Amino acid sequence: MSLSLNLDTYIGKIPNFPKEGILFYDVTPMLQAPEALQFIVDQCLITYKNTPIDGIAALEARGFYFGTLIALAMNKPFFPIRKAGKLPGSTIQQSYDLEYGTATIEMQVTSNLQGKHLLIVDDLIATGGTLQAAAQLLEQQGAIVQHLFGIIGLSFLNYRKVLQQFTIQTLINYDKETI
Ligand SMILES: O=P(O)(O)OC[C@H]1O[C@H](OP(=O)(O)OP(=O)(O)O)[C@H](O)[C@@H]1O
Ligand SMILES: Nc1ncnc2[nH]cnc12
Repeated sequence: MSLSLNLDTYIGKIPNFPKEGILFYDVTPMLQAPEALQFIVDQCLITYKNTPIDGIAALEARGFYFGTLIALAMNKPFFPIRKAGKLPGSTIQQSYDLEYGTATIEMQVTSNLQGKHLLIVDDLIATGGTLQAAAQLLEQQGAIVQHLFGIIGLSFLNYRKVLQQFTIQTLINYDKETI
């Protein structure tokens, strides 16, 4: 297991992206630092060591950076949730609001989720709208969603209120906009 790491040093802070007035927290430096990826995966394994988890779901695009690594490390199946219009076959959709716009996500219809405990992984939790929509899609297909894992939490955008029925773990939290 890796030692403690200051994740803040692996997060870029980009003002006015993708829109004027938004401070964008960029995880790209983490992707180029294997010790940061290893730390994240290890922390996730430690967090859910005694929690029944049957599969991992993650969100396009940045959730995929971490979700598949975590699924492999946990030896569990991975369920992609994508922006609308990208997945073949029969799909279900959910629309939601973001800090900087609106979006629609979708996933393939599957019978594999019935009664399964799914952990949802994303890079960052801001308003909580994305994870709420993702949980709705999984629950619609019979999955049980209790646990949400984000690398970064922006608690000043109040995601805990929107996601109050879930147990949320983040590895680094910002309680105010921080450059
Ligand atoms: O908590 P919320 O307010 O819903 O925001 C968090 C979401 O916003 C970002 O994704 P984005 O939709 O920008 O897509 P991307 O991963 O494709 O860049 C981020 O990766 C989370 O999925
Ligand atoms: N400020 C932010 N930085 C990066 N990703 C985000 N997703 C939602 N808000 C974000």
